[in-house]
Amino acid sequence: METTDLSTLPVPLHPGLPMLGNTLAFLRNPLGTLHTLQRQHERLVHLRIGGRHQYLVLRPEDVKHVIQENHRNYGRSPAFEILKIFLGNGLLTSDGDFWRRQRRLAQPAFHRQRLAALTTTMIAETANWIVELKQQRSKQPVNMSQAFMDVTMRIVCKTLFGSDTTGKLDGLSAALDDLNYLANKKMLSPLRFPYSWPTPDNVRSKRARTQVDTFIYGVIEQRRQRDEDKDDLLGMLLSAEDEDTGEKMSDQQLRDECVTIFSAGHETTAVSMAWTIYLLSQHPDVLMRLQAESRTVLGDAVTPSPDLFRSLTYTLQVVQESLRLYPPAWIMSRRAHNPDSIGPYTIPAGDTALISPYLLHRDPTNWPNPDRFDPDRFVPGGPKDQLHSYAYLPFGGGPRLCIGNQFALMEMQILLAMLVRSFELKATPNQRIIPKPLITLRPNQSIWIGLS
Ligand code: HEM
Repeated sequence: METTDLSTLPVPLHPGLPMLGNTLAFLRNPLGTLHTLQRQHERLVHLRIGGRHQYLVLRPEDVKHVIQENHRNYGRSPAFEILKIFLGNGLLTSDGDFWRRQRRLAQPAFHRQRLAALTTTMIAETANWIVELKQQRSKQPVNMSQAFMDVTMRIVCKTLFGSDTTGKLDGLSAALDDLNYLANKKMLSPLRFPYSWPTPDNVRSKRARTQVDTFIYGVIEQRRQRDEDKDDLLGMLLSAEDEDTGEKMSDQQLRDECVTIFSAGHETTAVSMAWTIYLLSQHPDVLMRLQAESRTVLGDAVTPSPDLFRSLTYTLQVVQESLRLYPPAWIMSRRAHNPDSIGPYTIPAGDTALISPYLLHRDPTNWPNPDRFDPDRFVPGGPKDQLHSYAYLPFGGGPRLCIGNQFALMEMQILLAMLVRSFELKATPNQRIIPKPLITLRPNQSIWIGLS
């Protein structure tokens, strides 16, 4: 009797154009193309994008296999090489043993107990921001996309560098913003001039880089000279020590991790907040429940005690549901070092596995009425808890799970609860907002909201 080697079944190939494969479909309408792939394929689909073979993984259990169970077989995809020019060799861009060591060193800075100190900074910065919003308050709607970019920028700078930003925050923010913007632009552009060429963007990004580096190296030097031990993220990274070797991070590594934390943590959180406030403006019933919770739990104190935020259960559900519908990291990629079996199929060595949190979060087999905004999906013990753990992964999973996930959830709860406690929100009529998938999943235009 003949036997079939199941692991050699060809992965279904999605039809595309000669030479270009599926590149144009992805460039023109990435989210629509993802939905089509989900409707037409079951487990794995072979795509040809940008001259590369890429395999979209559709089932949560297979996603778990790629990013957790067999994670050692996968590395960063080539796109991360571009980010390295700007971020250096930090947690986001590095791989292998170097990444493992850095992750071990950085992890304690994000532990729950350490988060408490950072939470105090988040609350204080949010309180200042609310005062400013109140001063600006007029009959005109406020550009909340910009407002969230501003406040998350201040929060990330203050939690990283603490009081060392005093008097320097504006210049540092502008330089970091420039560096991040130009890195993203280069990642998305089909036309990439070498970094050594003096194009206007290259000149601008080098200037921003010099400014950022001068600031960070200056703070590191000062802290080392004075033997200062501070409670901010940089302080925690400075004192981090390898358990086995006693080694600490070099100045260069510290710089790379600071810029990485800024880049990975700033825009993702700001964009998620913009989506959340947009969803609330469209769902007054949810907004009312949220306001009731924040007013009851937080009371009137200008800077509520950090412990109170842990009782904001409905606020957390709203944040989780918003991250389900609009996960900023809408697609992730991994490059296979060796061939990998996924059920009866094989992902060949050197090719890329694609994972789309956006698609997994809207899979109708797991999420009834997937496009509906319903925070009760996340009620403890409710529908979400019955699903496969990889059916919901706004922060990724496995060993490369977002290191800032607790930080981000806490920051979003603080911003949201303190905002809705202080204002009535009014949607701007006829704003048709749709997702625009760039490096993060942004709203296609700024979200304007009336605050009264
Ligand atoms: C809503 C906000 C955020 C979202 C949705 C998000 C999402 C993610 C995702 C999906 C990954 C994994 C990428 C992959 O596996 O390829 C990741 C990694 C990472 N995130 Fe976040 N993130 C957020 C906020 C933050 C914050 C606030 C920080 C820091 C304060 C941060 C720092 C990082 C770092 C350093 C990594 C790389 C970790 C590693 O590979 O070891 N993120 N993030």
